Amino acid sequence: MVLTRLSLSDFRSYADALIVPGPRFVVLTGENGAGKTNILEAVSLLAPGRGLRRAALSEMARDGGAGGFGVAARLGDVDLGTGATALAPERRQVRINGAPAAATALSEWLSIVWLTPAMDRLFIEGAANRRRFLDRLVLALHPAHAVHTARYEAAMRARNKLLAEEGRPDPVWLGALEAQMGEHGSALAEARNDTVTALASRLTEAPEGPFARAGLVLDGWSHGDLATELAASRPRDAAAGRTLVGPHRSDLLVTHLGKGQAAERCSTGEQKALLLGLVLAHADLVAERADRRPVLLLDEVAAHLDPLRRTALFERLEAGGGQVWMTGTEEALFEGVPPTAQRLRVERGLIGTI
Ligand SMILES: Nc1ncnc2c1ncn2[C@@H]1O[C@H](COP(=O)(O)OP(=O)(O)OP(=O)(O)O)[C@@H](O)[C@H]1O
Repeated sequence: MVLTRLSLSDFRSYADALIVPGPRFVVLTGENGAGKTNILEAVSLLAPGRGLRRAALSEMARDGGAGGFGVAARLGDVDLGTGATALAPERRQVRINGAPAAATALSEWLSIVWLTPAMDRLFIEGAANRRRFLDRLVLALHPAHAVHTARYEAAMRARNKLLAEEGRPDPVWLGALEAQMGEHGSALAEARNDTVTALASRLTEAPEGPFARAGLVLDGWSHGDLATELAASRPRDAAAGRTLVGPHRSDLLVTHLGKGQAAERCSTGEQKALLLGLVLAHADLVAERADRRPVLLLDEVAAHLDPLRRTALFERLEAGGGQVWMTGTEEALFEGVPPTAQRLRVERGLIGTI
């Protein structure tokens, strides 16, 4: 599962750009603001969801361009493409082998996991971002997770709207929406449980190494008859203006196993090491279970590691295999990356080889 071609048109700072990535390390260096993260963001749009910045599509269209943008990639003999047009700047279009497809279908072909500087606060902020992070890990093992999540959320939005309407909402319609939430909610909770259980046992059994080992617990609704619970919760939900029960409120609780301490109480460096350890263990788990490795996007990760951990990271990534995209401001940060790596220099919307 490696990208062999990536082309951008009118995407962020790029009018037109082409990268022919090698199968392993792709190292992007350049000054602040050069456009490195933009490239990772383009790759992240080849997975379901809003990409690594969670930006609006209209923000991604190049300033001064025609108003739309395109990202196209080749994965083996499959062509993946996504973008938006000037006429519908907020509607994400996806094509797989030239045919229109739903964004959720992308997870059948490719899984992508990223770490960005913004995720430094993952353990401190609210549960929503942790859930999103977890769901990305889940997708790699359960590609249908994207469809279950989308259908669950669509049914929940419709139910919330119905409950907010004046008068007594149609109980048959409500019941149908709750049945849908029950079906898709159970499937998504099951996929999360499976992923967390497998990852947690892997991390617990792993030897102590340079990257902190995370203890993982999935907190919140996990199984049972959700449709019945939702029916009972109608008055409370109507009063609250939202749905109070269900897997959309789950949280991933993380502890630093070595220290026996909650992740949010660990130092910034320790939290980074926890995240990195998690992502590396996940990549190994996916390779073992699904026989494919997620494409890893590591934005400015090398710069924040001490030299020992940096070397350990490169060694671990090298041993694991798979395609890894990394960014940094200086080439010196990547001295420990194998010479076979593809090194690209990014400068104001242009990409050159080193
Ligand atoms: N829609 C857009 N059209 C044109 N340029 C854009 C658009 N969105 C962002 N940019 C430009 O892209 C640049 C940011 O690129 P990016 O975040 O990829 O930089 P970077 O190389 O990762 O920098 P850093 O090292 O600081 O993280 C900024 O100069 C910004 O003005």
